[in-house]
Amino acid sequence: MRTLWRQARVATLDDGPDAAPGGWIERGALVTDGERIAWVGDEAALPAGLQVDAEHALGGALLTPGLVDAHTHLVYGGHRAREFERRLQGASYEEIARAGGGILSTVAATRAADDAQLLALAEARARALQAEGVTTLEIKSGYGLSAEHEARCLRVARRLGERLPLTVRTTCLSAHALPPEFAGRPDDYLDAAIAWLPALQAEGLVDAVDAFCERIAFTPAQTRRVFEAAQRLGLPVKLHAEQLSDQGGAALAAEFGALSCDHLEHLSPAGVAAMAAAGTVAVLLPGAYYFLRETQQPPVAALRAAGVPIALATDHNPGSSPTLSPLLMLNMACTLFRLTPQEALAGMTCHGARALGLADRGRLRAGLRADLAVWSLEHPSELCYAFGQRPAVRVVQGGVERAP
Ligand SMILES: N=CN[C@@H](CCC(=O)O)C(=O)O
Ligand SMILES: [Zn+2]
Repeated sequence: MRTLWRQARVATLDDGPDAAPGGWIERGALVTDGERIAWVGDEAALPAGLQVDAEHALGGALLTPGLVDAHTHLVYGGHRAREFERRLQGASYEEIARAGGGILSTVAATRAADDAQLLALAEARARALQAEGVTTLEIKSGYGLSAEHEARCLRVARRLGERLPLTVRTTCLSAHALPPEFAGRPDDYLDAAIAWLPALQAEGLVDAVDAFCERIAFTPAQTRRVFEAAQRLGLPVKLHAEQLSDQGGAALAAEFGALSCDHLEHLSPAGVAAMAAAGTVAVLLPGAYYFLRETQQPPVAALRAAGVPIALATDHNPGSSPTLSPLLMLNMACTLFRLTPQEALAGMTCHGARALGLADRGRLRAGLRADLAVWSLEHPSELCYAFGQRPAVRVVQGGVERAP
């Protein structure tokens, strides 16, 4: 099935040798052939005699790659609105975590929810993301924290990928927090989590392994053990790094060739250099920065100067970023972190894809996956400029238009 999309303003995000200047085609067209993009360019240059099965005239609408949300914790039970109130009254995220609340309160609610409840909750969240143009979604475990409950959460994530027109990438984040049954015994817990990882992998539930390296979670030495276990299984790693303090986690992750380091508000110059050398993507999470009322900014200028690709994601989770709006994250990345609109859009397309190890998407180029978003807008900067507005969007996933 060949489909022609014409009368489009196209942001290709392509920087390859044949790319349009600035990745921008004012009067563009794109042809899909099955799951792939067959052609993209100026409409006036469409190949003569092109035969297509369907044609859509877009009337000047903006065509971009489908959005990639490369960091979410979408599968969980309960919510943390009361914790939000406590933080507003002065308690810090760290204090709440140390007192056994925070992530562990979501672990309790997640363990108490049955599979159908978890699936229904996660599906509604995934549909909301899709309604803002998301076609690829990463989902982490980390609210189960036992062999049984981590597997349940990852199976729900996999089922979402089967039920919805979304690519779902799953990340095992068993090293997210210390479950109460292992209180005071973090290394024993990691022994257990490392021991259940092969079975999760064998069931096809793990695309990558993540950890939370922080004062309230796991030390760099403990994180190293998790990474060594992933490496033995041939699984790529990612890290929640330098969110609340500089633990040197980013440099450690870079040593293991990490796909990405995420958060990074407290990233040091040495961490930046290590990520640049390893080709590790920086995933910035403005929702968590905003919602935790963080004041330390991630070192955007240093990341830029070092050539570290910068991705953006929602970090959807009930504690630090209960948002389902990737477009709000684009706006916040510009207003709070001073990314340019072009950088922000690249952050949720090509660089987001790279943070997931996916080289087949995130740009509009012949041969790549036909994951597209068609916006009722004229220019990419409008995606970043308005907030809370939900522009109309048509979503194409693998060459097929899907109702968001
Ligand atoms: N920082 C650790 N993990 C999540 C928050 C988890 C939670 O508070 O439930 C994050 O990415 O922000
Ligand atoms: Zn996270």
